[in-house]
Amino acid sequence: MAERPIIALDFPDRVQVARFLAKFPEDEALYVKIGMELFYSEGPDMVRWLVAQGHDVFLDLKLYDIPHTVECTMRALGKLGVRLTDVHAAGGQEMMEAAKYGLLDGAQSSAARLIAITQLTSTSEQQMQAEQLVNAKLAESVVHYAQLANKAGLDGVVCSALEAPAIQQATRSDFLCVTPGIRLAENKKDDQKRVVTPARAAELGSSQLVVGRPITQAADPVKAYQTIKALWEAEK
Ligand SMILES: O=c1ccn([C@@H]2O[C@H](COP(=O)(O)O)[C@@H](O)[C@H]2O)c(=O)[nH]1
Repeated sequence: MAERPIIALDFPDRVQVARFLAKFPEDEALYVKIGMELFYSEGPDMVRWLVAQGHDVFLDLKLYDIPHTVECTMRALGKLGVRLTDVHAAGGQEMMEAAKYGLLDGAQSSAARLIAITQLTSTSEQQMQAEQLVNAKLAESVVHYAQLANKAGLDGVVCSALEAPAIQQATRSDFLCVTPGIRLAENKKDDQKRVVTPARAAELGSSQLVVGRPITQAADPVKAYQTIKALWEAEK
């Protein structure tokens, strides 16, 4: 069965999150993402609150630090009951291994999943080459990071759906490709550079969608969520 799209709760505070969630049927268990904006303003209680309501939580803090610091932080995050969390693959194999160890130790279960950011979906090939001084194709850099994350024992990566086929070839069949940069029309330009529609993401082999503004800023967020979910499931 296709996993539900993950809704990015990119709101400044809990009041606005509650107002948004109140639009959905009370018994609908959602898969939601807490990013830096919400976590830094509301703290770990925000995670506990959403988990207590029966929602699955992707805690997207994109950790990137020395291995010891990341391990200890992941141990703390694991205790919150998150289903999914992430680090930057650029932190390296040793850091990713430490993150995985800390997460599983803190969670006291193997259900929590850890994935790595490859190249942000807001990064274009031209930007990557000029600003990161990476002398490679963007897809090569993404696949390289995915292979490193796989070697470190992570469960998958965050990437654009455009890179999902190459990642699946280069890793293993159950390696997750979690894909933001989802838009209902691919020519809609904003800060996201590597963008696909929900149906195209399914065709390309994404494991799961992450969708923020197309849902949170829609006139009817529940309808937008259901439309995206239906388009995704139809092709999955
Ligand atoms: O490469 C990445 C990693 C994370 N994100 C996060 O996903 C959502 C996307 O929101 P939209 O409003 O649908 O653009 C957002 O929370 C990002 O922090 C990403 O976009 N790309």
